Amino acid sequence: MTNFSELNISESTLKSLEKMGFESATPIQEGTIPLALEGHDIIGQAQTGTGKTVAFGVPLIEKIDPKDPNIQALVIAPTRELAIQCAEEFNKIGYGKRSRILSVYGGQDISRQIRALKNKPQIIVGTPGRILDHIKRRTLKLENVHTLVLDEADEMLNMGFIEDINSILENVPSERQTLLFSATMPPAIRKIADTFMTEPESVKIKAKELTVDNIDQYFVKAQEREKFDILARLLNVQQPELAIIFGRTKRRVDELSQALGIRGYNAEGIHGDLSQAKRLSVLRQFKENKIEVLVATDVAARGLDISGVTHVYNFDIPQDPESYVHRIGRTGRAGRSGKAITFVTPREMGYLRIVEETTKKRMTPLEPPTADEALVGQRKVAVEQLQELVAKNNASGYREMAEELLANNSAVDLVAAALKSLTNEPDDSPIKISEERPLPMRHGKGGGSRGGRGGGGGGSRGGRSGDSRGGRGGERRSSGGGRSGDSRRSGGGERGGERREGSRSSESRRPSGERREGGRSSESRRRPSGERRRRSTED
Ligand SMILES: Nc1ncnc2c1ncn2[C@@H]1O[C@H](COP(=O)(O)OP(=O)(O)OP(=O)(O)O)[C@@H](O)[C@H]1O
Ligand SMILES: [Mg+2]
Repeated sequence: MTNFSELNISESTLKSLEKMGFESATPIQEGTIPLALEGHDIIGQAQTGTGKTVAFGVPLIEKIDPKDPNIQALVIAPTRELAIQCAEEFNKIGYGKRSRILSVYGGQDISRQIRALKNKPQIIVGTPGRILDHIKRRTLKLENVHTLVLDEADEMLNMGFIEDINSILENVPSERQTLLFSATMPPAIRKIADTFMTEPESVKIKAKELTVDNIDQYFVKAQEREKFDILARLLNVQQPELAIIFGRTKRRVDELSQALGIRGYNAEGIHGDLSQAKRLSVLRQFKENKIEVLVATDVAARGLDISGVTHVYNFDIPQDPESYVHRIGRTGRAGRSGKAITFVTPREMGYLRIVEETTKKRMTPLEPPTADEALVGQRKVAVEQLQELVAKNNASGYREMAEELLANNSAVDLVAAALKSLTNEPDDSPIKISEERPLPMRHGKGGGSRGGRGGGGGGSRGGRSGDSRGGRGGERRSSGGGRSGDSRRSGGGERGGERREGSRSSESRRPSGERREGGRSSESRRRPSGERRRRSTED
C-alpha cells in the first residue's frame, strides 16, 4: 500500500484526496500517477471499480496551471452520465487548486453550455458528439489543450465514435499527453493507441481474472419465458440493497421496469431514448436509494460508480464478454462485495462459456428459488420491518387501538395478521414480457461440453455469420444521419422495440452481405470501416 504522499503529488491535491477519504493509492493509481506526472502517454488497464478515475484525474489536475484561463485538458467519455460523474470526481480532486471544470454532453441545452464555456473552464469533460458540436460552433477552443484523456476508449470505438474523436483531435495540438483507460482492452484498442498516442506506456494491473474477486458470479439456466418469474423470486430471496438489472433492448428495459412495478418493486428504467432530464433524475433517485432496482441497457454498464449496488442481474446474457465485465463491475467496487447473476437460455450457453473463457472465472450454477422460498424471503422482510417499527418506538398513537384489539383477539393472531399485511406476497399477476430472440448460436473456444453444465451451444445453423443478421425484418435504426451531435442522439427514426443498445450488439443487425468474422476477440468483431455506426443515443 502506497501513500499518496509518496507519489509526488502537490499539497493541495493531497489535501483534496484526504478530504475524499482516501488513505492510500490503489495499484492502478500507484502505477500510473508518477508516470503520468513525468509526461508519458499511458494506456491504463485495471479491473472495474479500482479507482481509474483518480489515476488519470490526479495527474490531470496537477498539470492545470491555475493562472491559465484557457482550456488545458479535454476528457472524452462514452456516455453522458459518465461524463458528469468524471467531472464531479475532478471537482473533488481539484478542490484545493480551485480548478474550473465543465461537462458538456448531449441532451442538455446547448446555449446553457455555451454560456458556461464563457466562464473560462480549464478542463472539459464531454461526450464526443457534443464536443464536436461545440467545435463546429466555435464555442470550444482547444488549441491550448495539453492533456487528453479517453476513458472507456474501447467503448467509444464500439459505438462508432472513432471518426468523431478523429475530428475532435484535429483541433487539439498533437504535442500533448494522452491517457487512455479501461477495465478491458480488446485488441482493437491498439488501433486507437497507434492513432492517437505517442510511445504509450502500458500499465496493466496484473490480475488472474478480468473481474474482481469480490464479485460472486452465478448463472441461472432458464427458458426465456421463465426468466421474469425467476428474477422476481431471486429479488425476494436475495434482498438486494440496490440492484441493477441489465436488459438487451430498450423495449426490454421498459417492459421489465413496468412489470417489476406491477409486482411491487420500486424499479425504474434507464436507456438512451429517455430524455436527458429523465435519465439523470432516475440515476439520482437510485443513488439516493429512492429507487431500489435500476433496469438498464448497456448505457449504464460503463464506469458508473454507485455505492450500495449489491447485485447485478443480467436478465439477458450480453453478447460480448467485455460488456459482461463492465456490467457486473457496477457492483463489488472499491473493495466491497457483490453478486452477479446472469440468465442464460439453453441455446445461449455458448456465450456463457465465451464469457468465462475471457474472464478466466467460472460462474456458479444457481438453482432458481421456488415460490415458497421467495415467500420465506418476503416474510423475513416483513418481520424485520415490524421489528424496526417496534424499535423506533413511535407508534404510541396506536397503543389504545392495539389494546382494544388484544382484548378481543389472541396476540399471535394479531401479529400474524399484521405480518401478512406487511408481506409483499409473491404475486402471480400476469406479466407480459416480449420474448427476445436468443443470441445466435455460438460455441465457446474450447467448444466441448463441460461436465453437463452447458450442453446448449451446439447448434447447426452455421451461426456466426448467418443467423445473427437474418430474420429481423422490419428493423430500422437511424443511420447516424447528420454529423452534428444532437441530430443523431434522439434516435428518432428507430422503432420502439427492436433496438438493441448493447455495444456490439448492433453487429447482429448488420445488413447481410457483410461477413462477420468468427473468433471471439472483439477485434475480430469490429465493424469493417465504412460501416461504422454509432449507438444512436449516447452522445
Ligand atoms: N485510493 C482510493 N481509496 C479508496 N477508494 C478509492 C480510491 N480511489 C478511488 N476510490 C473509489 O473507488 C470507487 C471506484 O473508482 P472508479 O469509478 O474510478 O473505478 P474505475 O476503475 O474507473 O471503474 P470502472 O472500470 O467501472 O470505470 C469510487 O467510488 C472511488 O471514489
Ligand atoms: Mg472508470
